[in-house]
Amino acid sequence: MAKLQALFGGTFDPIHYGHLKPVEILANQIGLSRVIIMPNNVPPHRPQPEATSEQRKLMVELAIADKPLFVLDERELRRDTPSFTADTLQEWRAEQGPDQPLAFIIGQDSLLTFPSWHRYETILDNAHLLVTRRPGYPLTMQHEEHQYWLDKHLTSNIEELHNQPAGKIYLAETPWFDVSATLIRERLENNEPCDEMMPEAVLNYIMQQGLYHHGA
Ligand SMILES: Nc1ncnc2c1ncn2[C@@H]1O[C@H](COP(=O)(O)OP(=O)(O)OP(=O)(O)O)[C@@H](O)[C@H]1O
Ligand SMILES: O=C(O)c1ccc[n+]([C@@H]2O[C@H](COP(=O)([O-])O)[C@@H](O)[C@H]2O)c1
Repeated sequence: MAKLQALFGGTFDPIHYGHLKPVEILANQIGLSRVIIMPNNVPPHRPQPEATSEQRKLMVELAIADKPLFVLDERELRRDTPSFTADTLQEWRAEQGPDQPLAFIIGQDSLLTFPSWHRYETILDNAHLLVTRRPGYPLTMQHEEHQYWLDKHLTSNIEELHNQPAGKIYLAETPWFDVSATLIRERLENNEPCDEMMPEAVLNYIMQQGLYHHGA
C-alpha cells in the first residue's frame, strides 16, 4: 500500500515552533514518515510577506536541517501567480496518480477561513485535510453551510486517511503552541527575546540579516 504523504504550506514569515511542533506531534500520532514543507511565493489571502521568498525559504531550510521528518518543496516559490492551494494540489495529484493517499496540513485558524479559499471544494477531491490545534480559535465553522461541509468530511479514523486517496478532514488532538509569526515580528521590532519561539539557527539568521527590525 502507498504511504500517506503530507504537504504543509505556509507563508513562514518567519517559520517558528508553532509550525514545527504540532506537525511533528501529528506525524507521530498518525504515522507520517515525511512532511513536505512548502513556502508560498505570493500568499493568496494576505499582504506580501516582509521577508523575501528567498529569505523565507532559507529560514525553512535552517529550521529543518536537523529534522529528517521534513523536506522542502519549492514548487510554489517558482510561481509568480498567487499560490492557490487548489492549483498546487491538482498538480501534485496529477504527479502522484489517482490512488496515492495525499494530505494537506493546516492550523485551526486556516480551517475557519478555508471556505473562502480559491475553489476550496475541489481541494478535498485531491487531498485530505489534517488540522492541528491552535489556541484562540473555535473548532466550529461560522456559517451553518460550512459546518455541514465540515461534518460531512470529518473522520477520526486514522486508517481512512491511509486507505483513501483524499476527501477526509481530520481534527488532530495536538497540543497548543501559542506563537505566531506576527507576534515574533512585533517582538523583534521591540527588541524582545524570541529564543523560545523558533530554532536558534533561524533566529541567528534573522539577526544577521537585520530582518523584522525597522528601529532607528
Ligand atoms: N501556533 C500555531 N499552531 C498551529 N498551527 C499554526 C500555528 N502557527 C501557524 N500555524 C499554521 O501554519 C500554517 C502557516 O501559517 P503562517 O505561515 O501564516 O504562520 P502564522 O504564524 O499564522 O503567520 P502570521 O502571524 O504572519 O499570520 C497555517 O496553516 C497556520 O494555521
Ligand atoms: O488557495 C487559497 O485560496 C489559499 C488561501 C489562504 C491560504 N492558502 C494556503 O494556506 C497555507 C497557509 O496560509 P498562511 O497565509 O496562513 O500562511 C499556505 O500554503 C497558503 O498558500 C491558500
